[in-house]
Amino acid sequence: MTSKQNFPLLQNDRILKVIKGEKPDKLPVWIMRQAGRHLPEFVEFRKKHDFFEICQTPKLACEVTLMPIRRYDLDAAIIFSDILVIPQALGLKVEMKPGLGPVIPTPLTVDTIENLHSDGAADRLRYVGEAITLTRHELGGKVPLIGFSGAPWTLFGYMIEGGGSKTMSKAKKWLYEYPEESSKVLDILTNVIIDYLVIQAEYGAQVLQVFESSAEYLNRHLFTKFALPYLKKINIEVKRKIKEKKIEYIPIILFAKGGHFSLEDQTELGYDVLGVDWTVEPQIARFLTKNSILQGNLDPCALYAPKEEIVKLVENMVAGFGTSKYIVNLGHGIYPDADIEKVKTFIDAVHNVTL
Ligand SMILES: Cc1c2[nH]c(c1CCC(=O)O)Cc1[nH]c(c(CCC(=O)O)c1C)Cc1[nH]c(c(CCC(=O)O)c1C)Cc1[nH]c(c(C)c1CCC(=O)O)C2
Repeated sequence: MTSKQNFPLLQNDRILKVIKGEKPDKLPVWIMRQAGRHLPEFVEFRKKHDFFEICQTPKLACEVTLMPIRRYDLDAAIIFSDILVIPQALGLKVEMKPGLGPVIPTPLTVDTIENLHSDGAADRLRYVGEAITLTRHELGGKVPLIGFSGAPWTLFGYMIEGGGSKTMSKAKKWLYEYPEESSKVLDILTNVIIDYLVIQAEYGAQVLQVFESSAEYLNRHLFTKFALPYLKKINIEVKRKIKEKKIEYIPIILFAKGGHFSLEDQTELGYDVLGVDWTVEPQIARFLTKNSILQGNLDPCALYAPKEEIVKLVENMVAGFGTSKYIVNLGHGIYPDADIEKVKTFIDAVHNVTL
């Protein structure tokens, strides 16, 4: 196996500088879901390989991770994988249906909680670690590599709904009808997520991001009860275990999509960076999060605007967030029909901001 040590020296540390409270030479930018569906080379690649085959084969996952780095002047790479590898490692079947997204044909029920294979689940995800190690070497230190995981409530939602949902009403029904069983599943997920993120750090991830993509379906009360405590435990335990293993400190980004009602609460969790979705005004995000380092939040649809307009939208966004304690990103994942040239305009507009 490729060595987990002796990684090439990092040349672009803009993101890490911002996180350390230092001033970078240019504002850093990366794009959620940059490695994938909007790239013609990925669409071609997918004709030859099944989605989870790519995730599970380090060489293939590495190849896709590098695609956006070859094309764009991005300041980070994110390992190619999916949040649903965790339900898979717990024993649920997950299929990726083209045009439809992920499907779990036999969703979790109250009676099947006992069947979840939590023992060794994180270990079954070591292939992601191996993809990370290989990618760190192949990146040659060009940019840092981000690892990630889905958050407990978001994964819980997919496992119960059997896929995506417009309302998450089946998963929310559990929160009201079976709060104890819900906590039990959220606990199982939290423990796997912690070990999984530590594995990613061990294998060479330089930053980690936790995707709480389904925050938008909860209100402050439910989020406080069924999301925040688990998110807090993840941040604390991952950092404690990393320290125990004598691995270098790894910053963690939390992105709770649609969780504007909890932005203030999120500042108490101890994450290094808070992601802001595209619905929140930058100034309001700053007001609610005090001194936090923020990441976001251009509307992914803004990339459909004419180029001059994209530049203006970026300038307005940066004016709102300010140029310090700030990592630029979209306010959710990039859409499959995003235009390559417009993506370049977005990235260049960010790098052209005077600091
Ligand atoms: C909710 C969620 C999922 N997966 C993910 C999230 C959290 C981020 C978010 O909120 O958007 C995270 C994810 N999924 C993927 C990545 C790879 C790295 C990256 O470029 O960011 C990441 C970080 C690859 C992918 N994950 C998926 C694709 C496309 C599927 C394909 O190639 O067939 C890719 C490249 C499929 C996927 N996977 C998921 C959905 C809902 C879908 C279908 C719709 C869609 O395409 O976004 C679950």
